[in-house]
Amino acid sequence: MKQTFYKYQGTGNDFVMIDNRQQTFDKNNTKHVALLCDRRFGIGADGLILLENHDDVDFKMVYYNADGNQSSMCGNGGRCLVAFAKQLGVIKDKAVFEAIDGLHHATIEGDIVKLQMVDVDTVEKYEDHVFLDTGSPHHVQFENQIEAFDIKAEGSKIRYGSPYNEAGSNVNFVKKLNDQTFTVRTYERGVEDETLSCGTGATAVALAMHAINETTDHLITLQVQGGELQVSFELEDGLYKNVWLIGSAKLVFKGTI
Ligand SMILES: N[C@H](CCC[C@H](N)C(=O)O)C(=O)O
Repeated sequence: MKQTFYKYQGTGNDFVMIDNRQQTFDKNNTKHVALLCDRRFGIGADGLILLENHDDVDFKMVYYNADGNQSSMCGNGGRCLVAFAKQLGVIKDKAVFEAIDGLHHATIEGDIVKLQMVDVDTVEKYEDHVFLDTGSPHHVQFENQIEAFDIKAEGSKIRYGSPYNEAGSNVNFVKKLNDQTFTVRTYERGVEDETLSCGTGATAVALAMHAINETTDHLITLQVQGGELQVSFELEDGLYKNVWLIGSAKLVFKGTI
């Protein structure tokens, strides 16, 4: 049976998007999802996202990494899904949807999507890195030679090494440009390579920089390989709340196979 596929990208993090409100997609076929994400034998993407109906809110998000497995929250994917929902006429300029980490509020104006992320009450600070979960697990460490750094080789060592092991973590390398701006390059679990942007990663870096006093600002700009993201947040009694991931999300392609 023919299926219509869309591709969206959010600051270079790209996704195959499917309108699955009729529940026609085989959600348990890992090999098929991985093939659709394959950049040679398939459409090619960092992940695949289903838009599904929900009884109480605008829609439901189901996220798969490029390896074909369902995974934790995808911030850029959530932003792209809001743009996709608007294009389908499911929403106008704001949305509430359910994802694996709970309900998310979002607004869209032109190409810019603002996505509320989960609250974060725990930031683990270590000698050479920070670890926190912004809907997905993130290891954050400084790397001043970030431009020449071998993200895939060094990122995979950390992702598969102790304490993350097989379950793994995403790995973010950071360089401070000024008190409001940081460069980030991310090795993504489940893609098992560097992606041009990682939304939950950018969010993790912004909160981590504040938590270790590298910034006192509450609106941080993250320069990523695929563009620029902003993260805004409040801190109250040790809880990072009202966390918003802001950036562009664009339609790349619509096709049927
Ligand atoms: N690869 C991540 C999920 C996608 C995160 C990323 N694409 C984002 O924008 O947050 C993981 O398995 O934890």
